Amino acid sequence: MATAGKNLSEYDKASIPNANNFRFGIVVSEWNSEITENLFQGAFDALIDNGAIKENIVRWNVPGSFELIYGCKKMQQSYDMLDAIIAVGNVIQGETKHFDFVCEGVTQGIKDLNIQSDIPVIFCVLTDNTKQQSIDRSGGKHGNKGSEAAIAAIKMAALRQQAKF
Ligand SMILES: Nc1c(NC[C@H](O)[C@H](O)[C@H](O)CO)[nH]c(=O)[nH]c1=O
Ligand SMILES: CC(=O)[C@@H](O)COP(=O)(O)O
Repeated sequence: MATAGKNLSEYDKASIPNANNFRFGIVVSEWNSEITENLFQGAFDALIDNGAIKENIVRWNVPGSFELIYGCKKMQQSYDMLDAIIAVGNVIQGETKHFDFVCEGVTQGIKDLNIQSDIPVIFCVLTDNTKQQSIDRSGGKHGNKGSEAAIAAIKMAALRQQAKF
């Protein structure tokens, strides 16, 4: 189902583990900050709404979405007690193919981090044709991708915890 058919902010709390024992990292791209700040807030609020403690959430900023790869890698290395990391970015199509290379690079880089490290990295990167599409998915008519990413982070943290035993 496309995003247009659902609200990214809606979730069933009864189906989500309590996050009170989990520690989260959030790496935020500064490119298109009017969008990424809304994505961050959506993620932060959803984590808190599901029991996370604000002192257990650490935030780093990076210049652009391509730097999310390095930022998340260093966060994995610096905070090995984290249960999940959320990579927050917004890439908007411009005049050239740069959009394609940034999106592909970030996608592959974050995929690699999930393979190479035991700390899951959640892909909260909007890759949109227009700014309006980004607005619609960062607290607009389609909800907030940050909320969706937070729920994924909680579920992956719980899966990782269960897998340890
Ligand atoms: N055009 C966008 C970028 N471009 C910048 C790259 O992410 C990167 O910071 C630069 O190439 C230096 O390595 N980044 C976004 O996050 N969003 C864009 O729309
Ligand atoms: C995704 C980008 O890097 C893009 O916004 C840059 O714009 P342009 O392709 O016009 O240089």
